[in-house]
Amino acid sequence: MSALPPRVVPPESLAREAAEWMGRALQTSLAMKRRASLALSGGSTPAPAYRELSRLTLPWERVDLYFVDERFVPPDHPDSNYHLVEEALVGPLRLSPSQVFRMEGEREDREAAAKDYEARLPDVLDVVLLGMGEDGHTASLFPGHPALEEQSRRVLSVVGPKPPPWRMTLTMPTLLAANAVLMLVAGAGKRKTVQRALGRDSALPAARVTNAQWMMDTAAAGR
Ligand SMILES: O=C(O)[C@H](O)[C@@H](O)[C@H](O)[C@H](O)COP(=O)(O)O
Repeated sequence: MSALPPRVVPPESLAREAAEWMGRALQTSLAMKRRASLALSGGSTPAPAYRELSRLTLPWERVDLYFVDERFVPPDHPDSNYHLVEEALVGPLRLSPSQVFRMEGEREDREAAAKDYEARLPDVLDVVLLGMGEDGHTASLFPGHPALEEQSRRVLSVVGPKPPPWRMTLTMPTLLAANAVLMLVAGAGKRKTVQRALGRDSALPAARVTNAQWMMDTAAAGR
């Protein structure tokens, strides 16, 4: 767990609070350099936060979007994380394609696709948005999977238990090197896993992201 105390907010405020957190973190980076990088996750929790983010006034032309993970499906597929981010953020903000570095889930050679993405990633990501599954996975790093122990590669192609199984993911060293990481969790179904993660159960991939600020709704916090 992060040294920072978890933030617990009412369910109706979670998306806005998360967006504002990301907005502040981007502004902090942009105060020090010309461009900032923001890496985004998929799943059901982030979409409302991305919509809120798209309403924030920021120098968006100086922000580059990256991905935390992607499913090996075409970019217009409903399971594509790019598709989610396109609809909720890229489209509404009319970001230029030159600012959006998507993981190429349509590639047949998954290993080559992961290596190519690794080459495009900045040395250090400025802002990273993560989610946690009920099994404690984060990004596409699943409990007990060898990819979780990866120390040298920054991006891997993996086969996970969550459908669709073929995925590309940032690895733990990449997440741990990032400047600002938000772990966003919602819903009573995550309550038990949240408790284990707060207890630093290192079997849970999400608990290993020790640089993350946790933000959850009252249901996930069991309040
Ligand atoms: O593409 C993905 O599957 C994600 O990046 C994944 O790591 C997600 O963040 C968690 O599974 C939580 O997802 P939910 O918000 O849907 O519970």
